[in-house]
Amino acid sequence: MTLALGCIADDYTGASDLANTLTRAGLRTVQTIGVPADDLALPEVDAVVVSLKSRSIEAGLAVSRSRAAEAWLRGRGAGHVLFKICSTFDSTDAGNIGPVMDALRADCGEGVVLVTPAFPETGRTVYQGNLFVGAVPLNESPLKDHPLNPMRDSNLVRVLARQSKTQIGLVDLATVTRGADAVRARLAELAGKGIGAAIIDAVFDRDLETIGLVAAEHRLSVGASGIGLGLARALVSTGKVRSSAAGAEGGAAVGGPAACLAGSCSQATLQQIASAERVMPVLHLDPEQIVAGTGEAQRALAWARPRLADGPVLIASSATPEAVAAVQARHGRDAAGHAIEQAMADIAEDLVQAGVRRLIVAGGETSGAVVDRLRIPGFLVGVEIAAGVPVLRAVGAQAGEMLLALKSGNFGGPEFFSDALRLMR
Ligand SMILES: Nc1ncnc2c1ncn2[C@@H]1O[C@H](COP(=O)(O)OP(=O)(O)O)[C@@H](O)[C@H]1O
Ligand SMILES: O=C(O)[C@@H](O)C(=O)COP(=O)(O)O
Repeated sequence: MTLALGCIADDYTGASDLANTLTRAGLRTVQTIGVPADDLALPEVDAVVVSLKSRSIEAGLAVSRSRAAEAWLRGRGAGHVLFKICSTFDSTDAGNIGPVMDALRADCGEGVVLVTPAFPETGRTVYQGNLFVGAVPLNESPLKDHPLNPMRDSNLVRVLARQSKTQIGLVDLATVTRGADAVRARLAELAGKGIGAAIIDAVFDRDLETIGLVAAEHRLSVGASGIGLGLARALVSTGKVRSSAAGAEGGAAVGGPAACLAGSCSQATLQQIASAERVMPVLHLDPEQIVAGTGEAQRALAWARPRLADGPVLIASSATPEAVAAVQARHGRDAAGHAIEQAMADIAEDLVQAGVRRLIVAGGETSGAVVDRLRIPGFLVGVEIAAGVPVLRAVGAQAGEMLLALKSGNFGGPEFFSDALRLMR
């Protein structure tokens, strides 16, 4: 297998979002959980997305795991590696976007790394280095209240400069609009000033196509699904990859009971849970009981088991920003988040033992904890449920045939859970 594109994603939902984008753009793509073991049977593919759970861990660990993934991808022929980050640039001043980018840049000898979280299909655009989420700047969007990485500065040149050892430049929209040669000239100018990375503006997919053409000539880029789209289209248009039909693997039904788990506290997920209350039984977990370790996961399973035969159920820890802040004030941000993620993993494990083979998980960190616990080594990409969220078919799972959907907190329409269940048969 010689890869046309290697990708390292800093969380599992982000990885499935990118794998979905690459697949729809014609690249045969597989999503692996961590660096694949030698005995994992992978199909012949154009791109591999190695999923890490490295967004919110200590920066040194994120760097070492990303480096190992990069070495594996380069070893399979990947000339270009995309480090997939969140389209809302989820990170803190400690990292992990800057430290990982710096390390990968040093490893591959890149000059100026192109960086953009733009993903216009989901309303993420970048102008003059400022990230917009829909109509508002990042720092006015619901991301300002994210439980783990509240985003309070929309100027990404500033945000990345606080995390990186290199100077950060800007390639503005006027330059991108003039085309690939103008971008190349701007990068040469930045390189001449000793700048090692540049936020590049993008508002429309055509901007990302220009960016993809230039990025594909480099060894490394950093961004969300939008730059993935640009790279994939560049690989196809330059004849490096022959376009394949998308998502054939979504086909065969697995049947069996279905369940949904929500650990995301994003506005979109809260709305989706409210809609689900009208069509399926919903259990709201008590975070205090989880943190206290008083058997909340067992209580959830006792609630779910007798209901599974009648149709899907939803179990949620999700809460409003005020309620999340109160739990965090009492127990600490990381301790609360970790305890709730592990409770979700306990519940997922028990649900699968109870026969669940179709599982929808809302939240990136939550999905990471669940997929790790289920020991699923990889996924094939099926049909698209909503922008950035495909049906995933587990490869090599201990439980056998399984369909999953890993939903980024902010993605999907109000009826997401019903939409997903309709496509996961
Ligand atoms: N009620 C709650 N109180 C505090 N933290 C919570 C609560 N419910 C979930 N969390 C934590 O919030 C974080 C949500 O992150 P994540 O799953 O990545 O969602 P998103 O995709 O929206 O970022 C997780 O660490 C989760 O355990
Ligand atoms: O790029 C995106 O927005 C997503 O792919 C993603 O990474 C979202 O992360 P979570 O909201 O933590 O799932």
